Amino acid sequence: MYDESLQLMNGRPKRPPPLDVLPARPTTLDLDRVDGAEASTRSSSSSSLARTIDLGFTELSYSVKSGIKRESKAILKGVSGLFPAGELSAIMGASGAGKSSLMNVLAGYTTDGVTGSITVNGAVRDTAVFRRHSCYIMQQDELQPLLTVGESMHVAAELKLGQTLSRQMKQDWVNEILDALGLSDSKDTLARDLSGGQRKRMAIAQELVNNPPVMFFDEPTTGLDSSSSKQCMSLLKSLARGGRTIVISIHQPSALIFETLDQLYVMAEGRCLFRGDPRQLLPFLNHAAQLVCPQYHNPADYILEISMGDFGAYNDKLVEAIQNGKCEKWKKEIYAPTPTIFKSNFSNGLTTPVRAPLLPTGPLAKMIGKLSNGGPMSVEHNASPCTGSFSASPWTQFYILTRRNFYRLKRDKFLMNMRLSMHLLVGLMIGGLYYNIGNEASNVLDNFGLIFYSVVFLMFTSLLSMIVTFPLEMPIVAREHFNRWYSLKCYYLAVTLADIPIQVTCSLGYSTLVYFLSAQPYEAMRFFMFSGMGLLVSFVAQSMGQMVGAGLSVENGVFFGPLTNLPCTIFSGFFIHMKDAPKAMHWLFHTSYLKYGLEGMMLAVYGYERKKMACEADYCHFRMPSKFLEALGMDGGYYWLDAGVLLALLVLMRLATYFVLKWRLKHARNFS
Ligand SMILES: Nc1ncnc2c1ncn2[C@@H]1O[C@H](COP(=O)(O)OP(=O)(O)OP(=O)(O)O)[C@@H](O)[C@H]1O
Repeated sequence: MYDESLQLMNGRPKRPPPLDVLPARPTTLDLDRVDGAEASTRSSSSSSLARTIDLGFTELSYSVKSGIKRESKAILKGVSGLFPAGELSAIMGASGAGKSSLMNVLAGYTTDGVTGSITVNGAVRDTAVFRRHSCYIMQQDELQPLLTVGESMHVAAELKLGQTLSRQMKQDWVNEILDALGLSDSKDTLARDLSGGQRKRMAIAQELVNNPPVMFFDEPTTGLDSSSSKQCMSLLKSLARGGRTIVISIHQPSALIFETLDQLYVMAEGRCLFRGDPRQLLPFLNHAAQLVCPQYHNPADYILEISMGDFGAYNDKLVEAIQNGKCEKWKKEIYAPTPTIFKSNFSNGLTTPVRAPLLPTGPLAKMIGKLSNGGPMSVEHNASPCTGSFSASPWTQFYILTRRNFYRLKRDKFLMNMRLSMHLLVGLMIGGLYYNIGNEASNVLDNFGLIFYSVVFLMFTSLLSMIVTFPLEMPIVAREHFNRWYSLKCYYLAVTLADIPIQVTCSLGYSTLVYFLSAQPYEAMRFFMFSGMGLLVSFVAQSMGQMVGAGLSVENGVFFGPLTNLPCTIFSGFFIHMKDAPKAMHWLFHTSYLKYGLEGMMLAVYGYERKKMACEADYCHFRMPSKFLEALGMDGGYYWLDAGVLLALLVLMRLATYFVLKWRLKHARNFS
């Protein structure tokens, strides 16, 4: 295996890369590419992908509406280029040059506002098909913090490999990847406790599970020390040598990293300043603008300084010389031996010290070799019509995600304990404050206040717990969903289900304490109706919290969430009864879910022919419970109608949340 990987490091793969992610339909396979047919001359259907993927783009522009006036701002300005398979290509540029934007567009992460063409092996790309064959590893390494490395890998393997491999085979494969990436010793470490370098390797390990032919990495070395950066680049280079198309964005590479690259794509102000072999950068600068790199200067630093105007205004000249990326003159010969060793590498006589090539060794070499032979996946686990475009069946996705959520919630001890203890403590406090008033006719107004407070308390705790936790999941979901781990439906269903036991425990705990301490009627039916109504209110509020959390950041959510619920409180029927409000405003009461909750709880306690209450005062106006309901305008209410409306609202809001989530993942890529 080691010998084989050496061979891969030193030239283009002699063997086609893995076949595990072939499209469902027969493809125009490109098995002959090792002998050098030009990508553009190949025939490939637009809806199919070859085993190796050359990713090209022509006159690509991307603009956004920005600022208060929503004016159009051009981010990418007609750039062209090609990132070939088997090579490590880097998009380089100063901050704000447009690296991430180009990467997002190429990965298919950004689609709105994009013009120009993107091709796969010369044919127009089908983004949906392409996304099944690529993965995008973002800068922030969004991992599930409360899952161990081993558990996260298990989840990735179950979701990405589907049912085509036995459990043991998946486990062996996961172990092999972890071993290769030096993560075996951290198998039982929670992701939140990993170091920066380990997190990066962990993110790569997860995506390597199904061995995609195209991998995008946004600033993979950012935040890593030089040793970890070197390891990371070595890994990426090895992956490229396995036949994959590896595209990274990089800000300011060290000389060592710079010389690891096969293809360089330099950007400034959304345009291309240079495209080609990194060794050709200095000759190009000299040729295009008579620029000579000072001795002992890192060429990467030099071009960045030029792009920022440190030596004068050369950008237009360079863009013109390289034809905004169209010029092929400086590109590396696609099938030339890989530049693992740079000797006297720059034509102006300046040299970078000869360095040891970044070769994979040990388990890494073994794994790369295995990946290049197709990995352990002897059976294709293509997306089949019944699973949509995902490897795992909807049921497997749902099962794995529900389990993951259970683990996550169980391990988030602080939040879980806080939720539970808050409900119990407040239940005890309120039950103590309103102790034994439930059957006393002189206390009916206090009891009404207690019931209103309970509705509002259940509403707020459920609402806020979602507003503060739901947005935190969004970056992880964005990455995993974009990389086709699972469908959004399965994810949302699993999230919804996993929280039910906690919410039920909290809500029932509170209702039980309050109900019995305040001596509401000791009748099983009434107790279940009371606590059931509390549960429904909390679920509807939770859905609202999810909807706000899916659409807004935590900061905005904690402000707007409670604010949007305030009208529901005002129109609940507590402050002013509906019958006393102007007729024109009655419809507002019908839109408040708290009105249904309050009415339902009041009917559970006072309705359904409850007998006369006790009166210890000289005079009790409302000894007959029905009279009290009449005074509140609730005598015409039906408990089951209220429950039905809340149930319908619950379903509607969960559906709405799903669509907000979908919209957010599609259009609003910024989750910070
Ligand atoms: N949605 C947006 N609205 C307004 N401006 C945007 C938007 N997205 C990107 N930009 C602008 O486009 C330019 C390029 O951004 P991009 O993130 O691609 O740069 P970058 O080269 O990756 O920078 P960095 O290295 O700092 O991440 C920046 O000036 C940025 O402010």
